[in-house]
Amino acid sequence: MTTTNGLANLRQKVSIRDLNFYYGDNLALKGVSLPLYANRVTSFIGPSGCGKSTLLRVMNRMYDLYPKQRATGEVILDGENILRPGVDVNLLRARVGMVFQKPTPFPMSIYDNIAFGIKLYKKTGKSELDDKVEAALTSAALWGEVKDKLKASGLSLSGGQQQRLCIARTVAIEPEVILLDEPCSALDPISTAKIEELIDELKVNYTIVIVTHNMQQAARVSDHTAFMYLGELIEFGVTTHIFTQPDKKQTQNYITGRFG
Ligand SMILES: Nc1ncnc2c1ncn2[C@@H]1O[C@H](COP(=O)(O)OP(=O)(O)OP(=O)(O)O)[C@@H](O)[C@H]1O
Repeated sequence: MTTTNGLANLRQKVSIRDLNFYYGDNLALKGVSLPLYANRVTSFIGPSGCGKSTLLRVMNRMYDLYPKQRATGEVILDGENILRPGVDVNLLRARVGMVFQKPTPFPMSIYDNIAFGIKLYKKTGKSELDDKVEAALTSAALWGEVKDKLKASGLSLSGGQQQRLCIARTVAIEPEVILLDEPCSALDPISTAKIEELIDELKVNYTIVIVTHNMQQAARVSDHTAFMYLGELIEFGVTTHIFTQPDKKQTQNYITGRFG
């Protein structure tokens, strides 16, 4: 793996070290090491099946739900290895929030979609809850569109609005890291543009990781890019560098559409 310069002064929020991941006997991540920098957006790119989603899911221990899946190596979040036994995974998932490819609002009101998670983690009075719901919807650029129909079902919103609702739900819990797994793949170009703008605003407060198949999107929204191939991290660096003068031939081939 090669790393480009220009990264020396940034703070590492997460440090992934020599990570291997197994689905049963199938080794899906092979000795992956990379940093995720605080208040920056990092994109994971690479052909289908290269391990992007797997890497994302390791960071909030989603795989814990499946007995045959396991990880070795270290994922250090602010100095603590979150892979070690004994880590409180509920607390971890509050610190490392995730938004999925398909919008997944809960079958409840717009208000409750946001309030649900807040109440789960903290006893909150009604007016404080109202404020937090408004703040989360505002930061997901959705407040203006839903403020007069907070009691309507989250499922009554358009796909793009539903995805922003899911982002608001994640933000409401005040995580430190936000993982976005192809968040725009089900959205039209206007909704996609809104989500991309949102990502840019959110990075002021959060460390963000996005998995995307869309090269233009990776180039537009991310500060750093990790290119993966067959479970290995081939190259990591500043996005402009990766997209204009990558060090590895495989990266070059992928970003120019020669394979994948
Ligand atoms: N539940 C599973 N059980 C067994 N193998 C799996 C499972 N999920 C993923 N894999 C395998 O792990 C490897 C990495 O898959 P992963 O979904 O992380 O790739 P990806 O880069 O996110 O792909 P895509 O872009 O298609 O979403 C693939 O070889 C895949 O077949």
